Amino acid sequence: MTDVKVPLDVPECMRDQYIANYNMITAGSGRLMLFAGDQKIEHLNDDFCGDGIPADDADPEHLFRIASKAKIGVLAAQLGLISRYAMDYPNVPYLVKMNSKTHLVGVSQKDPVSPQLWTVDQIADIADRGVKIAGIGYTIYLGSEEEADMLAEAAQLINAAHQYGMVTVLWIYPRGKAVKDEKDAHLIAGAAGVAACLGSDFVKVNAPKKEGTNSAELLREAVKAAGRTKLVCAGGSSTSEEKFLKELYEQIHVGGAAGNATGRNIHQKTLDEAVKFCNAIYAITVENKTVADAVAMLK
Ligand SMILES: O=P(O)(O)OC[C@H]1O[C@](O)(COP(=O)(O)O)[C@@H](O)[C@@H]1O
Repeated sequence: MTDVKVPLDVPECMRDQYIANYNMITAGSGRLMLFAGDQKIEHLNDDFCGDGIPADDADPEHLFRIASKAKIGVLAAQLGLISRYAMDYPNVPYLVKMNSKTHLVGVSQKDPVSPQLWTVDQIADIADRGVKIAGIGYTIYLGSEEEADMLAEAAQLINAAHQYGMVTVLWIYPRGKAVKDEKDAHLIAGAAGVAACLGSDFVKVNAPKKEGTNSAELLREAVKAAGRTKLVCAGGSSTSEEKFLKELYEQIHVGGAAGNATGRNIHQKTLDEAVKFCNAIYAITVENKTVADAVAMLK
């Protein structure tokens, strides 16, 4: 068990709850394997139905079936979806995605903004009905003209979630007309520092990229900038399983990341394959296994 450093905005009476939630989603390892199930809004149906995507993925219940059968840290989804399915999947740990937007309005048309959809009190009401809600998540588009509103909402939501002993994850993407290169390592490190200042427990960023440079090494600046906020990387579009697992291993062991937040590489598979792949991701992230161990699990 790693020691959980409880932030001071968690009230004394909620410290145990916070530690229990933190340990539930990291299995005491301090590392997070987050299954991103928020894309029914973020990507509409484009990533759930089409060429190369198995029929299983067309039904939102696919996300819950995977999460209940596989080893995961937490399933992130919007409250409406969780309210519709969690009664049948009570053992899954959930993280409520508090804002979401579709991709219909492109960055060239308008800078992105994604306002809060629910309050933390509403999340706590559902948690009171026995749903294992361990935390909340929120996306900030850093550099957007609407950045100020998203920073303010995120700050208040983190504070409110900590009042209930819930854990927080900020998705931070530099995006908008002012942003020249979303994957710039220095900018992503800046985003990680913003998450630290807002007091989030975890920050999820896109892995930095630069032609001819090792992406995992580029990540180190961001991990440093995040300080006590743990950094996890997004999965990206579907790719070969071995390549994905190798990159994940390097993000953790070279870059210093504390896990991953993966969507398409998991749900764009049949149920059986998705479960096996989740278990392989979990093995590297939480169980300290090698790439070879994880690949062997896919057989
Ligand atoms: O592993 P994936 O499929 O990249 O998903 C990770 C996350 O990225 C998102 O797809 C958003 O990223 P984009 O805005 O770059 O599409 C989220 O919806 C999701 O939580």
